[in-house]
Amino acid sequence: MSGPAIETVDLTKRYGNQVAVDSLDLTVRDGEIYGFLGPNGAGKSTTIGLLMDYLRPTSGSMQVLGLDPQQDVVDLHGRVGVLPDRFSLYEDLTGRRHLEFVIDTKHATNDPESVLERVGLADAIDREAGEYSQGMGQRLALAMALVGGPDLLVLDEPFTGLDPHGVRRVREIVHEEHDRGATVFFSSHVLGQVELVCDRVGILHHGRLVTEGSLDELRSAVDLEADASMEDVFVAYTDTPDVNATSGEGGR
Ligand SMILES: Nc1ncnc2c1ncn2[C@@H]1O[C@H](COP(=O)(O)OP(=O)(O)OP(=O)(O)O)[C@@H](O)[C@H]1O
Repeated sequence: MSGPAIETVDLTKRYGNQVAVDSLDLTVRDGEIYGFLGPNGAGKSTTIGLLMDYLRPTSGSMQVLGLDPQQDVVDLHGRVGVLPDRFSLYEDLTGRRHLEFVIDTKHATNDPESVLERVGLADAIDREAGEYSQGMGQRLALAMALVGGPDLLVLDEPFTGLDPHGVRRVREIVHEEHDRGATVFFSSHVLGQVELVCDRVGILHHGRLVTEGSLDELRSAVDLEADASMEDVFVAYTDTPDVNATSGEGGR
């Protein structure tokens, strides 16, 4: 693919007076690992919902893998692996059945056991998802996103609920997928991990992209020391918390 993996132009989503995503111009290059950061309520999950056509924008436009999510949603979902922020599993179905379902839907040829092996869940393949712990559920949802070797992985908070082994595994998977040629776009509050895996990050604040670039570029733009952490950078760009912010018109 020659164009960007994700491109939004003036993308806006309002809920009544609340502006969740505000005139967002975002470009994620083909083949990069992009960390999408921002305080609670900044608009990250809403943006992902728009990109995947789970939500419709108030205004603006976007392309994902060169497709218009509103026109080409079936094609798009065939080429993207998504780990949504709030996923639900079928309590009565085993991990294997969950994988088989996605494999069938995507007309993929994966072996369920080897996909679950990748996320460290092969031992639980024939247990019902209702018996899984939170971290096991997260691993299953990630495995479902990996089915079919997607061109783009969209991961909303992939580290949630994972033990240190799981966190490391996610990082390794992100690198493996990147090496395979996939673009990886993920949101996270686990900034130490973001620092370890991302080529570039964008920081969203009150629905607006306040900065974007490599960690080095972001550090130098706010005159931070060369050894400043991702957390230092994040705090410098988002000095006021988003929670309970009134970001409607005239609210900032
Ligand atoms: N269905 C909804 N109705 C009304 N407001 C909503 C709805 N969903 C999200 N919002 C608001 O949109 C804003 C952005 O929320 P969003 O979930 O996208 O943030 P986020 O950056 O993903 O936050 P977090 O880091 O806490 O997951 C918040 O102010 C939130 O209250």
